[in-house]
Amino acid sequence: MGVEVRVEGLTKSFGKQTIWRDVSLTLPAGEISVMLGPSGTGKSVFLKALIGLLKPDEGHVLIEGTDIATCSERDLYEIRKLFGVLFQDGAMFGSMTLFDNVAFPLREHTRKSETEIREIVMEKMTMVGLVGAEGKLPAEISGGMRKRAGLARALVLEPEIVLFDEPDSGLDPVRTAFINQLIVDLNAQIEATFLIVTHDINTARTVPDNIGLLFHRHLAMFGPREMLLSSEEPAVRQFLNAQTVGPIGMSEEKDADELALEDHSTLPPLPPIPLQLLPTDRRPRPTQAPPGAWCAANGVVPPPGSFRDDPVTPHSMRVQNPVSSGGAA
Ligand SMILES: Nc1ncnc2c1ncn2[C@@H]1O[C@H](COP(=O)(O)OP(=O)(O)OP(=O)(O)O)[C@@H](O)[C@H]1O
Repeated sequence: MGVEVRVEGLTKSFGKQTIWRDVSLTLPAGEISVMLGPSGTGKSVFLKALIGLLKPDEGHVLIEGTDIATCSERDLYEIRKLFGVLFQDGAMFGSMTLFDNVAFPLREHTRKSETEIREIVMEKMTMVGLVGAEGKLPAEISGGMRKRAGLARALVLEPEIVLFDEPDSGLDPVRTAFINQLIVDLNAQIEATFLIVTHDINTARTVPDNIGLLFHRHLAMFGPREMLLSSEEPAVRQFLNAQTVGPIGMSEEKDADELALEDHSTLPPLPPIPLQLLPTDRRPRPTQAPPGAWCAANGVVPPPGSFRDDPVTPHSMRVQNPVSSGGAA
């Protein structure tokens, strides 16, 4: 059922450059969380700190009683077995077939026989829809297929936590929709804890249970999807609604003069909160709360038209084509 990841007061600098400070959040067991943030705000650095590839200057990353930030190399080696990581480009070995790439962690970290390895590799290739391509080299397949192969490899050691570094980077909207559906299906199947770093607003609005935003060297907000999608906090609102008006500038945050010049009366209203993407079999997600539950429990009125089921428009299209305003669910 996945494991909880608790991050407390995490701070990371490179020389004089502070990447982020005092980041605290909990990735709930078995849930999907998304981390957003303008380019260069340290999302990849955050993922690396979670698996102990980078040591933070301060703070803790607690997983099943082990603090990754301070534990011994031996404990780190053990705790890393809980993780599967999908790197941006799939991080395939170019000279190995997809089969050998996916089998690699099993050959490195287990004493399984080649017959057992074949069975596991083919099971994961089936999960990501790559049966038939196992003999191909990474250069012979598309970027989307490489990502799916990377995902198969991330799954072979039965991870409790899966980290995705921009699973949609370089993919067209259709391939992005497919990989998002695959992520939701896998989460329902293996019930591990997922953290996805992405720039794709549609992914952020429909895939996760929780959303975080790194901005201005700190964690601006982290919480249930509905909390962020109904937030009036300027940076959150600007980012999730892909607007130019707000504190996030072209290179980093805008200064006070730039902000004073902006006409905030032109800010468009918050778009409706879409329904969460469901697994392909349409069963509820393992940790799914009823649509609107967080808003109702917290006295927040969601934007008009939220949580409407529109059978004609696919889930992944609803953000761009919000249904006309009306009462909230
Ligand atoms: N090993 C390192 N040594 C020094 N600086 C680093 C190192 N790794 C990352 N950085 C710096 O940390 C900052 C954050 O980088 P990171 O790649 O985490 O950003 P990001 O939010 O993932 O960006 P993007 O969305 O563009 O992928 C950058 O300024 C980068 O140059």
